[in-house]
Amino acid sequence: MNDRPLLRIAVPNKGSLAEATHAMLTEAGYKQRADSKDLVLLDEANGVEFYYLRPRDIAVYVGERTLDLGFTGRDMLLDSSATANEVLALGFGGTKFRFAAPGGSTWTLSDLDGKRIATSYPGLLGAWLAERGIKARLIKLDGAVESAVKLGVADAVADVVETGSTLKRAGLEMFGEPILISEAIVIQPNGVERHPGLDLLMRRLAGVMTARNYKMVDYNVAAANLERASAITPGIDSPTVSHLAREGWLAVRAMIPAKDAPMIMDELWNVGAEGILVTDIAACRL
Ligand SMILES: Nc1ncnc2c1ncn2[C@@H]1O[C@H](COP(=O)(O)OP(=O)(O)OP(=O)(O)O)[C@@H](O)[C@H]1O
Ligand SMILES: O=P(O)(O)OC[C@H]1O[C@H](OP(=O)(O)OP(=O)(O)O)[C@H](O)[C@@H]1O
Ligand SMILES: [Mg+2]
Repeated sequence: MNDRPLLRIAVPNKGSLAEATHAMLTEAGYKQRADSKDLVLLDEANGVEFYYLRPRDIAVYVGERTLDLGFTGRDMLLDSSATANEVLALGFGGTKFRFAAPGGSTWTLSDLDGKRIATSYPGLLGAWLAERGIKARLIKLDGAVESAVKLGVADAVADVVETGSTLKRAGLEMFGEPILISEAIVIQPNGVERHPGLDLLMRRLAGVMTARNYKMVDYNVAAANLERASAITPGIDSPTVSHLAREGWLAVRAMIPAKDAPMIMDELWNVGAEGILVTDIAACRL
């Protein structure tokens, strides 16, 4: 423990972001609650206090400066009128906020004028429509917005879409460009001095994201083929190259994007690399 003031962080207590936020903070070395009924958890070693709150309320607490930071969705921040801003995108909880209308109705955005649109995000949707001069009546619902058309309270919906299966099941079809592309983010209040604990948290979270998105590749290659092989695995700065006992051969190590690993292994093989090993990165700080 150090003598910095406690960093007070809001995290989702339930919903789509709760589990992934818990996992990310645990990977970053923070203590997390063991009982899903706990409302507050003190991580004394790291000088952090976590408050478990509804994801929709998190921007409000942070905007009011009651808490220093919050984990929430970009869509939820923009829907609130909170005076808070995004400081880091977290790479999970990815969704699109989209319009949908009954299947086969071939709506375009210009059809929205004068219609009833059901949504749980009236702040976000209202601002988007106002910017475009579209006048529609917003029907505010708490959830299960997809049923609103069938039940006759709205002509179209604007809702969170992940796989699209909920819309499809309700007989709705998306139309128009996405209103917003959202993901989980970290927010802080507008116009405050940076909390001294923020940089460490940011570094740790960035480390978790890098460890998740990259793998380590090791291989052996003849010195004559090094240039071609290292062009395939340039690493973050440059690959580490060391000498093997075997005359004229080198060992190479580099970080590679996890999603490209199979393709990179094929390409290395094609330029004569041998003993190609790909391993997970447990933790990292760049
Ligand atoms: N499959 C998903 N469905 C809904 N939201 C998702 C999904 N995946 C990620 N999210 C994101 O999670 C955040 C919180 O949404 P969530 O549905 O958990 O809150 P909520 O609707 O207020 O809570 P609940 O659904 O528990 O009533 C939003 O930013 C949303 O974009
Ligand atoms: O595109 P999909 O993969 O089908 O996911 C999107 C659905 O998930 C969310 O609902 P949630 O379970 O949070 O219920 P809610 O509508 O009551 O918030 C969201 O509001 C959509 O209904
Ligand atoms: Mg929901």
